[in-house]
Amino acid sequence: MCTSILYNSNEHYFGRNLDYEIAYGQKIVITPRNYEFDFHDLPSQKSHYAMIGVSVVDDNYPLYCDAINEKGLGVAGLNFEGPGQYFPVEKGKKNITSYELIAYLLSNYETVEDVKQGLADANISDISFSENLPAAVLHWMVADKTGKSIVIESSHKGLNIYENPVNVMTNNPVFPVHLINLSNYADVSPIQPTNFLAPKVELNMYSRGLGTHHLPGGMDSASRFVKATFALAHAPQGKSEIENVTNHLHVLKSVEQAKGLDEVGPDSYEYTMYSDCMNLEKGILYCTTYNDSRIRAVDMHKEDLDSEKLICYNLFKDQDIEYEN
Ligand SMILES: C[C@H](CCC(=O)NCCS(=O)(=O)O)[C@H]1CC[C@H]2[C@@H]3[C@H](O)C[C@@H]4C[C@H](O)CC[C@]4(C)[C@H]3C[C@H](O)[C@]12C
Repeated sequence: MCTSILYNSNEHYFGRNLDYEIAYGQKIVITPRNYEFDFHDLPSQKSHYAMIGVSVVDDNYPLYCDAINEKGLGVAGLNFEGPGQYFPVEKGKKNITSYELIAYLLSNYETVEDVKQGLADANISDISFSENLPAAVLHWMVADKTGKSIVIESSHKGLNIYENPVNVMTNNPVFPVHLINLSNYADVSPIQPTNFLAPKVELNMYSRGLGTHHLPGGMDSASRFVKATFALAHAPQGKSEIENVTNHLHVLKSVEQAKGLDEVGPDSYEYTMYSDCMNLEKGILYCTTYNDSRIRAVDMHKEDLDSEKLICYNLFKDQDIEYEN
């Protein structure tokens, strides 16, 4: 399972939990403006916007899981097993493979509105990057620094783009079903509830937080969608970069998966491999990983963004405990 969010404060922060059982050797990768993208069915691009994100690099090609560009646009790919479907290359359409969609959008567009227009005649094609890396069935959340986000889904109905009023996305089912499901939890609240159950009886409100009693806590995508929506909608606005990054990561932590809780095979469990938070104004990626709770950061603007070579940093590190004695 995975969860992505856009947290809006005085600046805008986009990121996700990547929950899975297989690590692909992801790194933090900056693609500078003059790295040449050799797109499969689109003209190759010698120059484009620079981007930073979490990516697998294979054959010197950045296969992004989630990333932002220097203009403040962000895209994340999340599993969409079930409804997700890609189609053969179609003449007359803008054919984009699923593995290059993030790089293509971030190379060319600045806002969610640009993306909507740019994908009006698009087809997500069913081409794989290689035999070893077959096409992953994904849907995508796209966000920008105006504080808006959309969801892109390719299913048997073709390509659909949805406005995302809650700025949250998880996995299957299709996005409109997640939105409808929220109504079932409309009375979940940070406030202690009023006793409408038996108004003449004085109930013993035995605990704080009773307004959240019906908030789902499961690892499944529908539960995470509701819980992350609640946590994000009530997250305070930070007064500094550190407060904003902290708030953003706490929303993601509200739906993180610890090892052992979500079995996907014999002795195999999905867990939150990393959580990231990317400042759309500043081009800084912050992250924690399952084995390293310390927040680390990479600032794209501290690198030569006019270069032609990918710049990579390790993502997965060991736990760094600060012993006090
Ligand atoms: C497994 C990841 C999604 C995590 C997720 O949504 N989990 C929920 C699972 S489920 O609903 O509960 O089944 C996805 C997100 C981005 C994907 C990667 C990116 O798309 C980049 C490349 C794309 C290549 O086609 C395949 C390898 C790959 C490196 C992908 C591997 C894998 O499918 C990733 C890492």
